[in-house]
Amino acid sequence: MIALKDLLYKVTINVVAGGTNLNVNAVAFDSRQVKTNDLFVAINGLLVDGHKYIDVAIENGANSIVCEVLPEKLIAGVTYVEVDNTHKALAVIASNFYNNPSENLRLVGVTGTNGKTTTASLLYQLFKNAGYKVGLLSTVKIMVDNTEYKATHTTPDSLTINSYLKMMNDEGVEFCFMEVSSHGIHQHRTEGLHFEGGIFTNITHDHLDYHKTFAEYRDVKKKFFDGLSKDAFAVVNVDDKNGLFMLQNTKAKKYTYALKQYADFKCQILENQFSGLLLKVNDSEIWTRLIGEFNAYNVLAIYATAELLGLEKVEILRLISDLKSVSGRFQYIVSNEKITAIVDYAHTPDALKNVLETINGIRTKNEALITVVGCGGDRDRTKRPEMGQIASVLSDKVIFTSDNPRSEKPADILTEIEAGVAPQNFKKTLTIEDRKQAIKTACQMAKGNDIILIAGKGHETYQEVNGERSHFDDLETVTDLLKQLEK
Ligand SMILES: CC(=O)N[C@H]1[C@@H](OP(=O)(O)OP(=O)(O)OC[C@H]2O[C@@H](n3ccc(=O)[nH]c3=O)[C@H](O)[C@@H]2O)O[C@H](CO)[C@@H](O)[C@@H]1O[C@H](C)C(=O)N[C@@H](C)C(=O)N[C@H](CCC(=O)O)C(=O)O
Ligand SMILES: Nc1ncnc2c1ncn2[C@@H]1O[C@H](COP(=O)(O)OP(=O)(O)OP(=O)(O)O)[C@@H](O)[C@H]1O
Ligand SMILES: N[C@H](CCC[C@H](N)C(=O)O)C(=O)O
Ligand SMILES: [Mg+2]
Repeated sequence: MIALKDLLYKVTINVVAGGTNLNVNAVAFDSRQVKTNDLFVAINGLLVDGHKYIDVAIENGANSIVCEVLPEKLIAGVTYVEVDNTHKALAVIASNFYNNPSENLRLVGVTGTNGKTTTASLLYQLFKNAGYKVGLLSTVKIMVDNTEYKATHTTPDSLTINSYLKMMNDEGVEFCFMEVSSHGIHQHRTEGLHFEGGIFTNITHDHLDYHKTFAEYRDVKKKFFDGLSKDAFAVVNVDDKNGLFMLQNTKAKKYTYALKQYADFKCQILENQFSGLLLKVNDSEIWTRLIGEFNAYNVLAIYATAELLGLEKVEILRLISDLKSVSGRFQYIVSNEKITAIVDYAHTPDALKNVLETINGIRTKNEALITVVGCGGDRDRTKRPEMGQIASVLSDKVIFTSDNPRSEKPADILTEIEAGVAPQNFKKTLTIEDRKQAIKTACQMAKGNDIILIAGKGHETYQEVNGERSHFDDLETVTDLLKQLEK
């Protein structure tokens, strides 16, 4: 139980109708979750307007409502609070409800198109190995020190975030690393959180279905840095041409990292092989099992963050050399016939290009590179032909297939991917809608020493078709198929 007036602390309020001394049991933004004496926050969403459900929430027991427009008829005994933006209000209320847990944590947010999960998960691993209690909010999973919870979003809603941060407080967690997605920033899911640091990895083409233009997508990412306090640090990749843009209006202490130009944290790739990377970071050499130039950026971001959080340089170097790859990010197996199968979460044009260029940079070219890839349904359509083009240029053979078609017809998505393939590459590509069949065909085509890249789903353990998720795991599928084909 918490008094409504305490929940509303720091919320910018326009009008209050009713008393604010009443006690609230819990906070909900979905009328279906409301119970007796709860506060319901009405959110104008993308599909429906939560204001329509204010009456249902009251029927379910809500004693208080936060909304953007007061209903015409107010019900006696219920307190109504009008604010300009209920997304923002919800975030502040959620933090108050859980006793502002982010203030008791050393919280670092990672934003960017690619590399958020990798960077946040590796920072979690590094600080765990350094002996601290650590939290993680990521696309793959949520960790409250050693306890794992299922993730539903990259950046969950503000109530969920704060509930996990509170659990971290209760568990004595000191450091927490979280992914901050552009949807999360735009929907104010991270508003009001007390961040000690922010990391910008890069920004390339994605989510233009949601943000409409690249400039809008970029401005949303910048808002995260605009919101950091003067005690925080902001560390950005300045090889990305929008890196410095992120720092334009931040009050935080500014740091840069780069491979290709002057920066506070610099890195040079000395060796880049399937077994890992040998890097020179500032003046020290680091060996890591992570693969590819893009992971040199991730390692550098991790190094910079660990140093800014106060770890000793020598210790950071030792800890980095112990890091293991993140689930579904360049995970690979080698069959008895010496076929290498790589599973990677590359689901954007830039990520796909990076992964293929990494493989091409390392392999001998005496073997074939066979790529299996698709694009998600109900997501940015403009990336489809781009990914079709990249896959067909940078591989010897490509099989286009389904990747969570959601409510779309798989064949339509595939046609849009195929549209990006130039005529001279037609003979390299084929299309097999069923993902298992596509992977099976790649395994049948592969001979000893060949490389199969299965891109797009990484750690995911499902295929989503028409709102139904059935079990599907790329690594498990390819492992089984390669074994079966050996018999
Ligand atoms: C497109 C999008 O981001 N949608 C998110 C949004 O939903 P919405 O705006 O559509 O909500 P809505 O259905 O219109 O409902 C509006 C309000 O009415 C309420 N309602 C609705 C029905 C009812 O009977 N009663 C009621 O009170 C709802 O609870 C809600 O508060 O707010 C919801 C609550 O926070 C999110 O769960 C939902 O995420 C959906 C499931 C989703 O798929 N999001 C993806 C795109 C996403 O957020 N992805 C990013 C990662 C992207 C990346 O970087 O790769 C992420 O951070 O996960
Ligand atoms: N720093 C990087 N720069 C470019 N590409 C990267 C980088 N790190 C990883 N990738 C590629 O992008 C894919 C996704 O990486 P990761 O899951 O870390 O990104 P993310 O930002 O968390 O993605 P999402 O937005 O879906 O949560 C990886 O599988 C890899 O192919
Ligand atoms: N967070 C990303 C993940 C995409 C992964 C891909 N497998 C797909 O389903 O499109 C999104 O929701 O756009
Ligand atoms: Mg992620």
